[in-house]
Amino acid sequence: MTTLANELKPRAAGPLSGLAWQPRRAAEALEALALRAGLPLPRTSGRVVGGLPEDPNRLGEWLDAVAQSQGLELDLLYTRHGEVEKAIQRAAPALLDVVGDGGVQVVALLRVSPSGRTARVLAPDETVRDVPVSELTAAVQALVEFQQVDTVDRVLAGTALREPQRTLARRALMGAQLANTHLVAARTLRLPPGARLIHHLKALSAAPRLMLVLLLAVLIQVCVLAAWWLIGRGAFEGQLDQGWLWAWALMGLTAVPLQAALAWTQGTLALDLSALLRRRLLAGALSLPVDEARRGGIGEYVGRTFESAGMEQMVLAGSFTSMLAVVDLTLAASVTLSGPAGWLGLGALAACCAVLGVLVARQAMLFRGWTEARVVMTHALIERMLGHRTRLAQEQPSRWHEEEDQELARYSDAAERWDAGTARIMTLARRGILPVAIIATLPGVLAGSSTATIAVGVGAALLGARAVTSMTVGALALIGSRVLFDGVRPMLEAARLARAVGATKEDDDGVPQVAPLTSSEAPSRNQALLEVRDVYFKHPASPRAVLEGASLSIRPGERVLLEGPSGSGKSTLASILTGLRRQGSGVVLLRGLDMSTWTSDGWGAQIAGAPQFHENHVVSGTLAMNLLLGRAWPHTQDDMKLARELCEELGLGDLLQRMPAGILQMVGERGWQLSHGEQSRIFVARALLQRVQVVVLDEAFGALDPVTMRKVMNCVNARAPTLIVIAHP
Ligand SMILES: Nc1ncnc2c1ncn2[C@@H]1O[C@H](COP(=O)(O)OP(=O)(O)OP(=O)(O)O)[C@@H](O)[C@H]1O
Repeated sequence: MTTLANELKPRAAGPLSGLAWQPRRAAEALEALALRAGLPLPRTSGRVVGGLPEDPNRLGEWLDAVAQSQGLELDLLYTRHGEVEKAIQRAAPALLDVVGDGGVQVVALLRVSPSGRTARVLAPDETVRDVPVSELTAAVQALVEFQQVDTVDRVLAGTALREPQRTLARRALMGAQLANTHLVAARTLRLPPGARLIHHLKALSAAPRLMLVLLLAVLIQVCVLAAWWLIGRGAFEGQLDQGWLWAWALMGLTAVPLQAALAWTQGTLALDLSALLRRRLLAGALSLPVDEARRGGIGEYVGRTFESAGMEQMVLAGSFTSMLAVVDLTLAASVTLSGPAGWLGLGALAACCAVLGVLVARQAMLFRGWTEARVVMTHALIERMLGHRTRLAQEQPSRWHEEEDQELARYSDAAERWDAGTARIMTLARRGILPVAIIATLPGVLAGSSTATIAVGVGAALLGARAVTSMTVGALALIGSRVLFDGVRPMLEAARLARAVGATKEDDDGVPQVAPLTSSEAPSRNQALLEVRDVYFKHPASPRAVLEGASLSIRPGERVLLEGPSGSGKSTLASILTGLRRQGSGVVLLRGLDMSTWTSDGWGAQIAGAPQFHENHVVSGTLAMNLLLGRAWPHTQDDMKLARELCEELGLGDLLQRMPAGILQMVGERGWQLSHGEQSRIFVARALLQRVQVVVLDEAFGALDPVTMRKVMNCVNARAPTLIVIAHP
């Protein structure tokens, strides 16, 4: 992008003239866009620490920090050059980096028309204007087109093409040249997954949509009742002439579009709520405290993830079914009351509901047992798969399936009890309404009431039967989702806490008080870059403290060796410095700012570490992906070049030569097998490639021979601005 800054040719004033914001006003654009898009903003503004960075490379990073300080987030839409238009069509509300008449500028995109052709943007004078999406696309694509301008111009110069064919040919050539070039098409402005639920629900307009669902449900029931009243009255009184039949058919037909509207409103709302829940769960799973995730183990979390899908279905289906059942039940109660049985019928309906309520509550315990058996089984299965090779080598074959059989028997027993209980309840819900029907109609029959009155009694019983059945189905789903919720609660909680590294302070709106990334220049050599004061830490599962009163101060450029006997807490300190764990007490300051003051990405953008071998992993993917794991995706040419250079410097050049696909070779469990020493150098390269101020290497050289170790040390020394090396004495 530095090249971009130098080489970008501002576009002549075009349709975007006066519509794009200057970068120095980008924070203002973000705030104005959030307000117009109805996203909640904190009551106080102006919390932005640090001005716009001079380096255009850091504009996106700075905007991210500004969004975080407003309790929002910017989601980057990376796409290929040819797919920018499609990305813009689904990005709103978003900020777009474009090439305008003054160089790189920012467009605040409010929405795109349903046809996808016209975009509504918020201009710097805060007026709303329409602009063709094709113009926005061209202005965004221009960010990368400067690379190919000369080549394309040369090709076109050799042709005799005239306008408009020349422009079309230019566009086609540019598209072909940049087909595999990725760029940020837009930064979608949205609430972070961990934001308050009420804010998310407001942004989704959940309350009015829910009211609409209720209204439609009531209207449908009114149509059904009216149709039933018309046909019932006509049939019982022997006056079924054509007029009555037409009226009945009209009522039935009116219910059809209402039913379609109900299905649409309910379906789209369910989709939005389910997407919200999934985003929250994913964000939570990615920010679970490291010790908690480890205690649970992979198996348990995979199990919980499966359960979360079940919870999502149950909570949505259960809520909607119960809500509509309440509408049905209210109507059934009022019809019963106006029927021949009056209060007696209503009492019978209430008694039926109460009995079912008690049975459903008891069923919750069976559901819990069944769910736990399932989670335990998934957990055990995955742990066994992970330790499969060891089991094959060391466990007696006759015992291989003993535990699986026992777990399966426990699960089948729990499932049987749940199924039997559910079957009993559903039978009761469907048949138990019979006494209510008798009570509702019998007084009318005995008192010799009119056929119309008896018909009302029958109708009330039928309506009650349907309402009670759907109420039971809904209640069973809701108690199920309540049980499953306990399992995924840690993930939802982690999502809430992940809004900032510390998120210890929140303002009235629940927005974490964080400071956006400040300038990246290092403090002067005499000031501390990183300070640890009186830090105390105890692992949750351990009775004694690992760190007590730990203090150190590191200035920019220093090389620090941290030594100590095994178990003395070196790795624990490293995990606190790199932000993986939070200290129990004491302070850790980076550039004089406490951890909870930084944005969640800000800390990680300054300190990176290579954890010990057993804490680190080669993931299944290309070698490049493994090396550049800490960099933004997709990788730039510069990233790939630097990764190759580092491999050479770390003595991995031979390996690259041997791999058929070079740096794009698949590695990991099912790919090219890497030695212990090769893996540890990949971990070092991964930390260095994050281009951070402080690099922490935890026993990174243990698997290396002396010659390679020297090579690696030289590389690390040359590349890391400030270095902390943990090693045994
Ligand atoms: N997740 C954990 N839960 C409970 N206790 C832990 C956990 N991780 C480490 N410990 C304990 O904390 C102490 C310090 O561990 P740490 O890994 O920080 O030591 P270290 O100095 O890096 O050791 P080594 O040089 O052997 O790597 C040890 O006694 C260890 O058993």
